[in-house]
Amino acid sequence: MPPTPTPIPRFATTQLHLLHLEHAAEVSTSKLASTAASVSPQTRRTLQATGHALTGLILSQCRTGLGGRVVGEFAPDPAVASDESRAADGSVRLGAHGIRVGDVVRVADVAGKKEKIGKDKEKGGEKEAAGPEGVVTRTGEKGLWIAFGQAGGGVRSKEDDEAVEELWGKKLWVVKLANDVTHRRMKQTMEKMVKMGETEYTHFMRVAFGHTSPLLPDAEAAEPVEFVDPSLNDSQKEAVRFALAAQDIALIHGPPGTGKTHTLIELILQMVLRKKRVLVCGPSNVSVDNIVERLAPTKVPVVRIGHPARLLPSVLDHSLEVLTQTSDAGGIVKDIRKEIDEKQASIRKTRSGRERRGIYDDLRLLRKEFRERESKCVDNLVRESSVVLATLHGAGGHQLKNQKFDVVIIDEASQALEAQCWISLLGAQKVVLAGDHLQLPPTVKSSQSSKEKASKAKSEESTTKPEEELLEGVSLERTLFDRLLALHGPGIKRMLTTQYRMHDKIMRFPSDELYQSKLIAADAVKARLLIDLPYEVQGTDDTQEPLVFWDTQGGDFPEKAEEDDISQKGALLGDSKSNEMEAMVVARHVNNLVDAGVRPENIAVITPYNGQLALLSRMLREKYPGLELGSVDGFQGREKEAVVVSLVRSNAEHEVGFLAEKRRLNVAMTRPKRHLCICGDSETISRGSSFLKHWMEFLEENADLRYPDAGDLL
Ligand SMILES: Nc1ncnc2c1ncn2[C@@H]1O[C@H](COP(=O)(O)OP(=O)(O)OP(=O)(O)O)[C@@H](O)[C@H]1O
Repeated sequence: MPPTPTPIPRFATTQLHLLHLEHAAEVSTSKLASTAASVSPQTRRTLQATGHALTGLILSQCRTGLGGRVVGEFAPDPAVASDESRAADGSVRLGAHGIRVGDVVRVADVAGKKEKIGKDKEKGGEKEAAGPEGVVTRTGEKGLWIAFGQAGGGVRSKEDDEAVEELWGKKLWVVKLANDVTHRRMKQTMEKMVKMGETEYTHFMRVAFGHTSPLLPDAEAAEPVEFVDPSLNDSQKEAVRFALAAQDIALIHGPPGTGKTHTLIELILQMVLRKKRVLVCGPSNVSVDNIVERLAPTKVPVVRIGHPARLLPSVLDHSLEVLTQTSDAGGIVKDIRKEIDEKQASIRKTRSGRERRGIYDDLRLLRKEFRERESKCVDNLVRESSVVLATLHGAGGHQLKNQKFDVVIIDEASQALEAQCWISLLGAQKVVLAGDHLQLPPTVKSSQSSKEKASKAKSEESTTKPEEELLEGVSLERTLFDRLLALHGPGIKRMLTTQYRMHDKIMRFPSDELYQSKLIAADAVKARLLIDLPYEVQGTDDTQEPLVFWDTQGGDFPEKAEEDDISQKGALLGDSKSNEMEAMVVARHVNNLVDAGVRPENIAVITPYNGQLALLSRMLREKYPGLELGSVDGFQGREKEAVVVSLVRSNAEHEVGFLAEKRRLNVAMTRPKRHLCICGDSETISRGSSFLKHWMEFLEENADLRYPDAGDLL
C-alpha cells in the first residue's frame, strides 16, 4: 500500500514556524550578541569570568590569511594589564578566558557607540556600530588570532577590511556570538520548499514525503562487490551492498559501537569505484572530519568545505581553502593575493585621506578580480573531486551551488534536525542516511510549553501561521531518519549487528530491549574486564565485574529539587534534581576503582541531571582532574573503559522525570567498554515505565547487586 502523502509546502511551513520558535529560545539564552558594544566594564568582566568574553586587548598585527581573509592578532593591552599577568621579562600574558578556536566572535571597542545598536540592525548597520565579526583561528598566551569575514565561509568584504582597520589604536574586547549560519540556511531551505511547484520536486523528495514509494533495488548496481576492506563483518557488508543497490533511499542503522563510520568509508570507496560523485555530510564539523581523516589514507581525491578554523588540523590539507593555495589550480590566485597584501600594508603608512581612499578603490578592484579567480579555482577543485565533504549547513554555501552529486550520504543523521538535512538534499537523487534512532535526537531548546507560550504571545505576529496551515505531528525532535522509517518501514534499512565496544553483559539489556536481541559482542571485547587493562590493575570485586548495581532503595537516599537557574534551563533539563547521598555512593565507587589501579582518565561519571552533575563535580573534580564528568546527553557518541551512572530519582511518588526517555538511558548504558556501574533507587525507577521495570529486573538478576548503607557513608 502506498504511504499517505504529506503536502511539502505545509510541512515546510510548519518547520519554519517551529524553527522560528527554536531560534527565539536560543537567542533568549544568549543575548550577548546584541549587547556587545553597550556593556559596562563590570559586565565585561563577568562575561570574561563566565567564558563568554575576553577584555583588555589591542590589535597588534594584521595579515592576509586563508581564503584571502584579514587575520588580526590581538594582544593584551599593556596599559591595563594587571601585575600578575606580567611575566618576568616584562611581556604581558592573557588571563584565563573561555574563548576557543572555532568560536564566532565580535571585536568591539570598549568605548562602543551604544545608540547605533539595534536601530541600525535592520539596515545591516550593526557591524559598523558593534565591530567586525570573525572566527578565532588560534589562541595562545600572548594573544588571539581572528579571521574576519563571514563565519560560514566566503571571501572577505570591503566592510570587513575597513572595520578591522578602524580597530588600530583602540582598547578592545572580544565577545562570543551565537552562530546564526545554520539557522539561516535551514530557513532559506524551508522557504524554498514552501515555494516549489509540484513539477520541481525531485523523485527523492516525492519518496521522502510519501508521494511515491521507493524504487526496487537495482541488484546489478551492487554486483560484484569486491570489498576494499576485507575485515568488514557480514552485517557491514550487507549494509554496503544494500546501499549500493538502493535507487533512492537507504538507511544504515548503527547501534552503539557497531562501526557505522567504518562501513560508510567502504561505501564511499565503492561508490567512487563506480564513478559516482558523492557528497558526504554530517551535523557537526567533528562528524565530517572523522570521515575525512579516514578517507585521507585511501588517496581518493576529497575536498572538505568549511572554515579552516573549525576543521581538525589533520584534515586541513584537504580543505578547499588550503587546496586553493597549494594545488596547481591555486596558482592563479596567488599573485593577486600578494598584491592585496602589499596594498593593505601601505594603508597604514598613508596619512592623507585622499590617498587612502585611492588605495581602497584599488583594493576593491583587486578583490573583485580575486573573487572571480578564486571562484573559478574553487569550482575546478570541487568539480575534480569525487568526494566532497561538508557539514549539513556548509552544504548550503556558495561553493556547492551548481554542483551535482549522484549520492548524498549523511552520517549521524539521527542527530540532525530534518530541516538541516534538507539543506543538502534539495537536489539529491539518491540518499544514504546513517544513524541510530534509538539514541537521543538533536537537542531542541524550545520545549513544548515554551512553544505554546511563545505562540500565544506571538499570535499577532506575521510569523505565526494560522492553525490550518500547520501540520499535526511535525516536531523538531522528529528526525528525517525516524520519519522515513515510519513512512516506508524497515525494508529501507539495514542494521549493523556486531558491536566492538561493550562487554557482553553490558550489551545484553539494550540489545534485548531495543535492538531485538540482534547485537553480538565481537570476540575481542565480549569478555574484557578492567583487570585486563594494559597496565597494572588489581583484581577486586569491581575490576573483575562488568556490571554493578548500587541499589539505594528504602528511602535513605532521597532526591532534592534544585533551584531552576539559567544554566539548567540552558541545558534543557527544566527543574533539575540532585541526590547528595547517591553522589556519595558514586564517589566511593570511583575511589574504589582508582584504588584498584584504574586510571581516572579511563573512568567517566555521567548523570541525566545537571544539578547532580554540579554536585558530583564539586566532590570529584579536584581530587581526580583526569576523571570525566558529564551529562548523559553530552556523552552521546563517546566511550570509556568504566562508566558510573547516577540516576538521581528517589521519591515516594515514584516520579522519574526524563529517565522515562529510553533513548537517554540507552545512551547512558552503552558508553562503557569494560565496566558499568549504575547507582539508583530501584523502587522509584521500576515504576517509571515498562522499560525501566524490565531494566531494574534485569539488573537485579544479572548485575553484582549491592545495597549501600547510608550510615556508613556519612
Ligand atoms: N569489521 C570490523 N572489524 C574489527 N573492528 C571493527 C570493525 N568495524 C568496526 N570496528 C571497530 O569498532 C570501533 C567503532 O567503529 P567506528 O569508529 O567505525 O564506529 P562509529 O560509527 O564511529 O561509532 P559507532 O558505531 O559507535 O557509531 C572502532 O574501534 C573500529 O575499529
